[in-house]
Amino acid sequence: MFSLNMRTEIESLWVFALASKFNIYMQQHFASLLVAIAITWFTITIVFWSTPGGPAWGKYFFTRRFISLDYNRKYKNLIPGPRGFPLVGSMSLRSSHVAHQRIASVAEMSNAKRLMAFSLGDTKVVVTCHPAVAKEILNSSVFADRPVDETAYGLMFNRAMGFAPNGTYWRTLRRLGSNHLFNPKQIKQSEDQRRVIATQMVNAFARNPKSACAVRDLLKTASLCNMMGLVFGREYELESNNNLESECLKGLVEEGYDLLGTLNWTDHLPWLAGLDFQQIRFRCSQLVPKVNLLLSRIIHEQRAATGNFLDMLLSLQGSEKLSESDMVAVLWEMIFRGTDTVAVLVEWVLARIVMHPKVQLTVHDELDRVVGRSRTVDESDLPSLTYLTAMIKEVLRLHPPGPLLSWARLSITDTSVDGYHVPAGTTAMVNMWAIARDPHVWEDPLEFKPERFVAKEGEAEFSVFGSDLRLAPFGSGKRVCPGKNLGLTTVSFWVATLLHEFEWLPSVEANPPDLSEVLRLSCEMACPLIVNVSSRRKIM
Ligand code: HEM
Repeated sequence: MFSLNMRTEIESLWVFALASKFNIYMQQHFASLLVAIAITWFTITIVFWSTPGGPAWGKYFFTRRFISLDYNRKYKNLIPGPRGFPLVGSMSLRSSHVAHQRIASVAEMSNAKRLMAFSLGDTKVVVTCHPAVAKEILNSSVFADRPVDETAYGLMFNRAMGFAPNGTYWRTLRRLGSNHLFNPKQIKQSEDQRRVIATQMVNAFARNPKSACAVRDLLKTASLCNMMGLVFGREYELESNNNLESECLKGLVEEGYDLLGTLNWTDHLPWLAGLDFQQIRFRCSQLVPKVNLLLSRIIHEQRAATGNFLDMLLSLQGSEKLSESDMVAVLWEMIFRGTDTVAVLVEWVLARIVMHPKVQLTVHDELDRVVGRSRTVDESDLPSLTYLTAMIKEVLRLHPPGPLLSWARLSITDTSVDGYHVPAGTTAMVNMWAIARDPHVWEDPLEFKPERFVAKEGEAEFSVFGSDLRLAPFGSGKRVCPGKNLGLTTVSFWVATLLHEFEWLPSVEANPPDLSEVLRLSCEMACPLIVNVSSRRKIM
């Protein structure tokens, strides 16, 4: 009995000794294993990063090369571009407040103006600063989708026209838009509304002659009221203090605008997905119920009215009928897209007008000749205002509201661009700002010369609607801006009215106009414009 106990004890001591040896062994080797994993991970990270275009491109090419030898034979050339930093790539390039400027200068430095690759974390991006390559991208059906990031999903935009994938739903929305909101007949019908808002703007400016006047807020409110009228048939007084609905909507649009204009790091670095360190997810979750509440209320109140875009959506039947949440998404996007672009562009036009008195004088002369001072401008005058139209095109050239064409494109399948292989799932951008300032494309590109757009005898007018990629501020191809005619008509009519009524002068109390830019969703003046106005006519 005793010896048996003794044996068991000795055996258990052996087992214990062995286990603890194994434990020590494991501890030492676990540490080595960790070191080995870390070295391998580090080496792979550096190898991926060492590829032109940075880590996302490296990951793609190295895995492809191992998988397919045929691939090696077919695609020897890699797209040039900055490597950025290991893992994150060139996030700082895109998150910059002047991303379009930084991308243009890096493309120049990398000798990659035709096509440049870069990485946003795990996302492969290509960007072009060349009109021919821009045409190839924008007009290719391979790039007819858009990358939908978390914010766009969060704000319901995946069910609206701008982010919907190229397919039946997107085509239905485009058709509804062009039949009921953007066609020339519809645009003509809304002329009165634009005139009423223009008159309200003129009255607002006329109330403060000779004192410093900030234009941005008024322009944004005017543009919002215009879209609310087009979409819902709602009428608002521009300066009314009890206009709670439009004030509320303006706040929601501003917040959505800020959210969509911010680069969300978690979209490109999946290992950060659990975190929300920029508070973007949180802010979207706060914003969406407010948008739903406001727009659903408007939709329900609307059931009685007739004749606007919402009425048309409500009257759809059968396969075209939209759910209420889809309707909210579509309406919300229209208001969202149509508001800031127009206001931003008018502010740039006024800034240029203040800075170039000779151009202002020429526009005034033309207005006096075509319209005269005894009546107000009419939209039917616009085709005769050739210099004013040229001046607006020149502003679009130097200050396109979407310098990177606002929303990028996404390749649906593997394709080739400018002879380079571009894989499916690549985000493609066009740097319209860089093209429009390229000395190889435009003579004296930094000079403000509206004359360049005045067609000479027998020459066709330059179209900015996407047929000539030297200047296509509304994009081009299948996804071209559907609101381009509406947007340009609104801007031209409002600018013509504001210039017909006033002389625009630098403010005596504030600094002269500063052309610094800040890229949010659109590219705005970094320092809001402050002016003095002086009436040219008796006020309407
Ligand atoms: C000055 C005014 C405007 C400018 C500069 C502008 C610019 C743009 C640009 C650059 C795009 C991307 C095009 C592409 O990918 O090729 C776009 C798309 C879009 N714009 Fe505009 N826009 C303006 C006014 C408007 C207005 C007034 C509306 C509507 C009321 C609107 C609605 C849209 C929509 C829905 C899309 C997405 C189209 C799609 O993906 O199918 N835009 N816009």
